[in-house]
Amino acid sequence: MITGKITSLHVTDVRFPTSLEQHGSDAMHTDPDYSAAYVVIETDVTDGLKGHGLTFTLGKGTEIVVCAVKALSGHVVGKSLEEIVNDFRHFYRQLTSDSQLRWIGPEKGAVQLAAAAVLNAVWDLWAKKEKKPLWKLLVDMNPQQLVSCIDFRYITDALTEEEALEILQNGKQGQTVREVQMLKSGYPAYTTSCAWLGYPDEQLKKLCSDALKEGWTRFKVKVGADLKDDNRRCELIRGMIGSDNLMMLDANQRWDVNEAITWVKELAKFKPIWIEEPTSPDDILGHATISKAIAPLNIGVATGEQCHNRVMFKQFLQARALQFLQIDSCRLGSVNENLSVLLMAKKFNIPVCPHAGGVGLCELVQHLILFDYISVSGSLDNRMCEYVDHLHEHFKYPVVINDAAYMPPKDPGYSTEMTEESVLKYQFPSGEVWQNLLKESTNV
Ligand SMILES: C[C@H](O)[C@@H](O)[C@@H](O)[C@H](O)C(=O)O
Ligand SMILES: [Mg+2]
Repeated sequence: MITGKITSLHVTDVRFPTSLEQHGSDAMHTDPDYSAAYVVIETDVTDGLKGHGLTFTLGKGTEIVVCAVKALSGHVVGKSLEEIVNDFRHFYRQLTSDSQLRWIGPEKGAVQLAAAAVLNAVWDLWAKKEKKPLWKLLVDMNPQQLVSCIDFRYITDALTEEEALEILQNGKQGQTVREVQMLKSGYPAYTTSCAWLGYPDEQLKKLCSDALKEGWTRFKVKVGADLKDDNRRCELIRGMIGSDNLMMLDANQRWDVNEAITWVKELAKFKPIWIEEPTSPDDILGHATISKAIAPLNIGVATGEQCHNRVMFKQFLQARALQFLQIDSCRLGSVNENLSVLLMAKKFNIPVCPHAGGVGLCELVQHLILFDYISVSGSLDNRMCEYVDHLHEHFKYPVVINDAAYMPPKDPGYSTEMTEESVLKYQFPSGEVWQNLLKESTNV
């Protein structure tokens, strides 16, 4: 049992050179090196239990988030896990409202990503201490405990604590049946791996045909840079997957509002079910305008991977500006803030389809969406979780996909732990992989 204190917090800049092969490329992020600010917290207990956490970043951005994690570490080191989780709401607020650091947030940008990395490590530690996978820790918690982890500041006009409790109490009905169902069949997933923007057509065809053989039925395609290319790529993918399988489009914030409407109308013939991030992630009313304009085409708006806090999500919901809500395990303030968004989505009756991929996002978010199904939404209608087939080999407890579904993790923790070998090899700039790449670039 952990009775001792958290004695240290260590953060590492871990980067993967994914941009070399255009993995992860989209209309705005043309050279993404999938990276993580990777946090390890240690305790003074004799069994050496540690908590691991991360937030997802791209290349250079990592060093800024690493600095922010260091700036937050004083809030964690010296506290005991019990002290934190017994008043988690207070701890969440302390971390996200540091009265100097909040000036460069508040609850957004690099400081919020850093808070997520730290909190993810705390949740991992807690779940490991309870010897449960994180989703199961959440499922087994009572409604009062869950609600005590949430900071309701700024959202009570949309969701009160009493309403949250009621939703969670109702969610207890049928929970065991849903848990058994998930353990047997898993949570439905879609793939983004086939159609990154920088992939040539031959690669799209090969990946798409492999994915179909593996049983995938839902495919996301990157669009937004060039309409002619989008038409060709969508035609190719729709042709291969047939009319019964689902297609989603992702523009990664490329367009202005009216441009988005025109462009989506043009691509509507390929029958996508959603357009993701059509415009600036901060333009809530713009998303509402787009939603209204494309609703007659049976296309919804999806967004969330860059929605930085619960207040933004509240407004998206209030303004009916999204039809698919994409939580992110590392953009929002960890499990605590994600809980509040899952509950608001339930109240507004909007399906949650999490953002994943990157490095570690699939490992983390599977826990949240399993909890959502088992204990909050109780529904799989219009719901699926993103999957991207990259970098799982660097994790100690990688995701398990079976027949295009996430199988519930069984190992204790939040699946956040990376292998020591990978951290050493990919840390920037001293890791072997980066030393070799840097040498190559100076030899050119
Ligand atoms: C830079 C990244 O790969 C993004 O393109 C990616 O997160 C994407 O938007 C997604 O929905 O998976
Ligand atoms: Mg996206």
